[in-house]
Amino acid sequence: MKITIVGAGAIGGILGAHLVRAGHDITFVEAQREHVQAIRENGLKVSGEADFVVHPRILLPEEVNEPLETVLLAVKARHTAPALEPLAKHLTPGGYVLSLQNGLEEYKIARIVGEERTVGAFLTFGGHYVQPGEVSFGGTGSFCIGEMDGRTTPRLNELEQVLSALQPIKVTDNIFGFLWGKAAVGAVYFATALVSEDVPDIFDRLEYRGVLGSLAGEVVKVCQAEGVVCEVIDGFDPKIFAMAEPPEGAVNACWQAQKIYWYKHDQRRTGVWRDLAIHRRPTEVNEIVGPVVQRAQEKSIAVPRLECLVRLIKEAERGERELTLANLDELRELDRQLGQMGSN
Ligand SMILES: NC(=O)C1=CN([C@@H]2O[C@H](COP(=O)(O)OP(=O)(O)OC[C@H]3O[C@@H](n4cnc5c(N)ncnc54)[C@H](OP(=O)(O)O)[C@@H]3O)[C@@H](O)[C@H]2O)C=CC1
Ligand SMILES: CC(C)(CO)C(=O)C(=O)O
Repeated sequence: MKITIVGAGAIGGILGAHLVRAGHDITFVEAQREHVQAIRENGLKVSGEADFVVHPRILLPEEVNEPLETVLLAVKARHTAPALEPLAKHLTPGGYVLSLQNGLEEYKIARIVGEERTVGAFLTFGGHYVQPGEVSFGGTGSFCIGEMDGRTTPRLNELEQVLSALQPIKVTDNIFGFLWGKAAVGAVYFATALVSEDVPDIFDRLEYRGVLGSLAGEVVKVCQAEGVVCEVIDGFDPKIFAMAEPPEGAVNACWQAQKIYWYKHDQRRTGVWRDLAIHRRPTEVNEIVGPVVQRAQEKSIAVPRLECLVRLIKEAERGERELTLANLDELRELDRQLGQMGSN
């Protein structure tokens, strides 16, 4: 299988480096020139939970002029269309694009290359870009791949074999259930990114768990209205938070599962927080939370907490908000008022 990985940052770099090490035919396409130059000169280093260097083939986007068979898309969701549109003409008739992104990017990709040439993935292994030529592997997590229509196809079985060079992976008939589940967890993560504290420490502040759960619950209500069965993410079942009276034991089990997940990883902050606090660049809020709010509006489902979250994140992106607990207090106050009005 000839694989092209578009985006050699955290996810593309970590997965791709493991595939190169396992002997697969990998070419990276990466837009950041310093990163490309460093990889050409010294190789791609994976640090953190791994420690090795590979010397892969890497191209700038404008250098791509060859047939593309299997494309793994690992750019931020903001860059899906600009990254994929120029490459689409090179995709072979039997070629396809596997999205390694958060959000519901599969729909966008399908509009560019066709639904039959689009495959989805859900993943919670992670890491971050460190410097040109280096990515840090934060640790393993869940990893599922699936066709948009839920079929099990030979290409999924082939991908499963190849991608298991990184970590165990499963084929699912409900990839959108996982992507919506990740969007629900994602809403929680976006809220935690409004505070410069480690995620598990925020989860330990019990007074904020109510509003964090309510955010996940709003995502699930939209997911259910779309007819999708939301999946459990690393032991966190977002569906619990859409219930009128969530059982306390199940709620506690969800937060416990999240804490176990975060303590297994050497990084304790989200990519969203890194975008806001370190890179000072826009997050993926428009692509991860935005489509949920838009679908809610189309279906007249009230998602006031998600709308407030989007506003707070955008204000933080513009530098109008410090990343402090005051932001979570604002969300919590809204949650309290909505609760008093009986509007869960
Ligand atoms: N990091 C994580 O732990 C996790 C990430 N994800 C998801 O994975 C996806 C990728 O995230 P992540 O790996 O963290 O992102 P990174 O920013 O680390 O990597 C993306 C890379 O793609 C490059 N890029 C941008 N535009 C193009 C283009 N047109 N062609 C080729 N390369 C391009 C970026 O360059 P530049 O920086 O110059 O823009 C960057 O080097 C996101 O959707 C994220 O939500 C999911 C689970 C966990
Ligand atoms: C919030 C989300 C879903 C998107 O970046 C994430 O996975 C992270 O930041 O760690």
